[in-house]
Amino acid sequence: MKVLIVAATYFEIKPLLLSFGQTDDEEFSMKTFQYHQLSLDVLITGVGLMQTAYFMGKAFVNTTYDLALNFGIAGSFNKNISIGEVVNVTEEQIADLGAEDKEGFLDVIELKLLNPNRFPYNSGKLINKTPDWAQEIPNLRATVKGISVNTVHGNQYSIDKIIQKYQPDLESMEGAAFLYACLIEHIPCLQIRAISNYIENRNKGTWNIPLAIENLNETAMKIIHHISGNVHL
Ligand SMILES: O=C(O)c1cccc(C(=O)CC[C@H]2O[C@@H](n3cnc4c(=O)[nH]cnc43)[C@H](O)[C@@H]2O)c1
Repeated sequence: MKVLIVAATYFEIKPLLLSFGQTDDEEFSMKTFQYHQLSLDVLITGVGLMQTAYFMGKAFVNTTYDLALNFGIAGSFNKNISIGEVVNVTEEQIADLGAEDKEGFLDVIELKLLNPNRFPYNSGKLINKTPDWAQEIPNLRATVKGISVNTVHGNQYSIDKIIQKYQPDLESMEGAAFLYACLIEHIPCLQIRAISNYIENRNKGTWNIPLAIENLNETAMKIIHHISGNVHL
């Protein structure tokens, strides 16, 4: 079974990579590991939608994958999700692609530059019909709604606006690109994120990246182990 693992940065999946014996921290890199019957291609794209889209597109030209897994950290709008909690992001929208007018922000759908029901969009959203076996992974919160952004929200005015517009649970800087590429190519996928921070007035002192990375990598290992025991998935 051929699996693509995608992360924005080396440090987010460092514990996982160390467990496979990889010690170099190269970005824009692809390394292959064998785990039982799984062939795992690990792609470090760099931060952001553009890098993720480019390197995933490039990876899909050469190889047909049975599954793609996106592992990363994220900021949460939803205070019912704890810092460090690991979630399965099943819905994505790009929240800052559009235009401003004097009242505020219009996204590409409101501008009629994107047909909200043109594949792979569904009512303007990218939706992952996540595989059933994901429910068997312990401590993984199901069906969380994400937005993807180029600029991380960090002031209460823009935070209130974005919550009103999209009602997101979390935001990342890559999720929509990952899901778009997988949906277009009909590759089953999971976007797994651990919460490193709440989205609030920017204060990096309240972030807990080490906890998020620890929990993310524990879950990543459980998922890989789960798949390796069920290669027919
Ligand atoms: O220093 C900063 O302000 C800062 C802002 C966003 C992310 C970082 C990182 O170092 C993490 C890179 C990675 O993490 C995801 N991430 C984590 N928290 C958030 C967030 O609140 N909003 C959006 N993305 C977030 C993101 O996908 C990056 O790839 C530092």
